[in-house]
Parts: sequence; structure tokens; C-alpha cells
Amino acid sequence: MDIKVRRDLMTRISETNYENFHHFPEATYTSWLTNDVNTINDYGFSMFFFVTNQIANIVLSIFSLLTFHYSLLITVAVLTGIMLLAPKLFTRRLNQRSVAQTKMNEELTKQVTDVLEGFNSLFTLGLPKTIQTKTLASSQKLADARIDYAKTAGSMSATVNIVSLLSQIAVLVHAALLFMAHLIPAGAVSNASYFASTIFTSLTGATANIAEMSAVQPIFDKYEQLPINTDDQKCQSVTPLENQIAIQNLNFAYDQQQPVLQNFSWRIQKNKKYALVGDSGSGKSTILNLLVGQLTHYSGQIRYDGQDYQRLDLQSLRRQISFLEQSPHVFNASLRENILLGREITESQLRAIIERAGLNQLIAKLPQGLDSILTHNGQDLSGGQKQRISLVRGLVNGAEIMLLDEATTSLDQRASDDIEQNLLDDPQLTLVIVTHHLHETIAAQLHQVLQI
Ligand SMILES: Nc1ncnc2c1ncn2[C@@H]1O[C@H](COP(=O)(O)OP(=O)(O)OP(=O)(O)O)[C@@H](O)[C@H]1O
Repeated sequence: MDIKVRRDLMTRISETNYENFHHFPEATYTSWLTNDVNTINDYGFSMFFFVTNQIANIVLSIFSLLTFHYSLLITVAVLTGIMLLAPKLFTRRLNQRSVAQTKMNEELTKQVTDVLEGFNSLFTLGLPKTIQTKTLASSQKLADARIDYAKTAGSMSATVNIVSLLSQIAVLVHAALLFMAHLIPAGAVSNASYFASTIFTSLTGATANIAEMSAVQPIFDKYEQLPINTDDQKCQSVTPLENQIAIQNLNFAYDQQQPVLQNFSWRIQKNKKYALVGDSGSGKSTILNLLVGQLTHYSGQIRYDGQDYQRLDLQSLRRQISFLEQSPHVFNASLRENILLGREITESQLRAIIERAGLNQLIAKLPQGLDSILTHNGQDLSGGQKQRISLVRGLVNGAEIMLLDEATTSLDQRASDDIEQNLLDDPQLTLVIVTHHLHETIAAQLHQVLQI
């Protein structure tokens, strides 16, 4: 069941779009997939098994009581109704406490992840103690949320227990009256008391457990906040570029108060080479993100061979465009897996691409070559080596449009120029380079250098 919950959640994550995914920090997803799944186990699935057991006890005891006198069943039925209503007084509060608890779990995971990722910065500034102070507050908030939940669950349990006790006394009195009226034998009075105790004790447990079980529903509701992207399925699949990508009168803002691009127009023609330059924060990366269909909330138009981006299947668009970031993520897997990422090419094609991106030196240094395992986020690689891996990934795609977002900045000038020259020499390639260090010889070969 854990596997199914996680699989459904990962399906949701993998099928959402770029903007929806980044609506939450990664740590929130970590919390969903770990803390929340544990909560679903502890309060959801485990309770379900208890409740099944308790309901079996109740049903069998009711049958036994029925053999003494039918009227006992009526008393039990009325009291059961009252017992089932008692926890309803607490359901809303319990749900709220459950949500608060999962939110605090998310907050703690977020803080812990954030501060541990910043370990190097804090350490070099001589501030390692900040790790404690930054996480203690969220840890305390989580503890408070857990106590609040326990208090509500405890109050509910106490109320149901009192109703249960009164109900057991009521059945005993009823049985005693039946005995006095000579309707049941004396032994049935003590047995009725025993079965009443079984019924109401099991009911006490079952009602509290059902309430706790339902308190995990808000977690599933929370998962629904991550919408699955269904737009692409309705749209047109993208084929290799024949003519041009045209941006027309485009306006874009991450935050409505601060527009990044205003009335921006630009054309990228097939097989031509471009550079985007400009001050830091001027919007160069944003333009690439728009071109690759990652940012979709803009006004104006982007057209791919005349077709509006809004009508295109953006997944298939991304198969036509290789987008190379400045700091690519390196997975904790072999170098080969890091390059292929599930795609298939022949060994000779792979070797040729590695040669082209200048990754040979790194492979020669690694103990198992291409099959050496890299650490999480490539902590044992240099920035330049990571960028070469990213370039190989892009070339494996075989896409004829390539967008480089300062993708060679960690390499020395010569290596960076070599790679850029290699891409410029490819007549099939449509190339856009975002850079702060445009070498004159490279600039001279470009179709256009656009200043943002
Ligand atoms: N995800 C984001 N959310 C909010 N604002 C953002 C986001 N990404 C970028 N911005 C803002 O948008 C503006 C343009 O950013 P962008 O990264 O496109 O600039 P850039 O020209 O590529 O900068 P640099 O040369 O430093 O990489 C900046 O003011 C930046 O703060």
C-alpha cells in the first residue's frame, strides 16, 4: 500500500508541469513521500486492521445477546447510535490538527534540508551553530502540533469511554429487569454484561480508530493540490524545426509587480547561431525558459514554425530542443546512467559524443570509467566537469536546436571557446548561447548578438 501511495504521488509529480512543480520546494515533496506516508500507515492503514477486528467482535457479541432476548438488541442498537455520534463532535478539530501536523512535518523537512545544504557556507563563515538554531524552532512547532493532535484524540477517547461505560450499565440494568420479569435466566444477566462490555469496548476503540483513520483524508486532499498536466495530451506533437521560432510582443513577470520582459520580440531562424547578452537579472535565462516551454504564463505569442506554443505538446517540443543549464544536477548513479538518463544509443555514438564534449579526460580518471558511480549532485566533480556531462546529455538528445544557459562558464576560456566553436561548426544546429564572456572570434561568427 505504501508503494501504491508513493507510485501515485510520483506519477502526479512526473505528470505535472514545470511551474506547478516549482510551486512547492523539493523538501515538501520529500515530506509527502516520507512523513506523510508514515502518517497514513500509522493512522490510516493500521487503524483499518484494528477496526476490522473490532467490528468482528461487535457482530459476534450482538448475535450472542440475541440468543438471550431480542429486546436487548434494541437497547444495544440505540446506544450504539449514540456512541457513533459522540466522536463526530471531534472530527473537524481532529482533521485540522492532522493537517497542522503534516504542515509542520513539511516545514521541519524544509528547514533541515535547507540548512544542511547550506552547511559549507555556514561552516566557512564560522557559523555552524546556526544549523541548530535554524532547525530547533521548527522542531518545537512540530512537537506542539503533535501534542495538540494527541490532546484532541485524547478528549475524544475520554468522551467515548464515558458513553461506553454508561451504555454497559444500561444493558446490565435492562438484563436485570428481564430476569426479574422471568424472561431470561440468572446466568444470562452476567453473560449479557460480558457481551455488552465486549460490544461497547470494541465500539469505543472502533469509533476512535475510525475518526483517526478519517483524519488522514486531508493528506490525500493535500496531494491533489499538485495538478496533473493534461493540456499536452490535447495538443499537437512537435516535429523538427523547418523555418523559425518567433517571439512576438511578449510580456512576462514572475511577480506581477515586477515585469521581466515587456513587449519583447525576437526571431530564431533554423540553423543560425545567436548569443544573448546583458546585465545580470535582465531576463536572459527567462527567455530560454520560455523558448523551451517551461514558463507558460505570458501574454503575447511564441510561434514554432507558425504554430502557437499554447497549442503545442510541450513534452514533444522539449525533445526538439536541448536546454543546457549552468548547474546541471548530477544523479547518484553511474556516469553512463547520468548521461543516458534512460535513453538508448549505440556505444560508438556515445563515444563520439563524449569525444565531442571533451569528457574523455574525466572518464580516464575515474576508476571504472563510464561505469563509475557519481555522488549525489556530483560533489566530487568540478563545475566544468558537470557542465561537460550536461553537454553530453544535450548531444545524446540529437536535437537540432540547442540553448546554452551559461553552460560553459565553469570551463577555462579555451575549453569554453573550443566547445562553442564545435557547436558553431555544426551546420544543422540552431544555437542560442547565453553568456557573460563572449569571445570576439565566437561573436564574429554569430548571426546575431542580442543585447537584453
Ligand atoms: N523563479 C523565479 N521566481 C521569481 N523571480 C525570478 C525567478 N527567476 C528569475 N527571477 C527574476 O527575474 C529576473 C530575470 O532573471 P533571469 O534569471 O532571467 O536573468 P539573467 O539575465 O539570466 O541573469 P544572470 O545573467 O544573472 O543569469 C531577475 O530579476 C530575477 O530575480
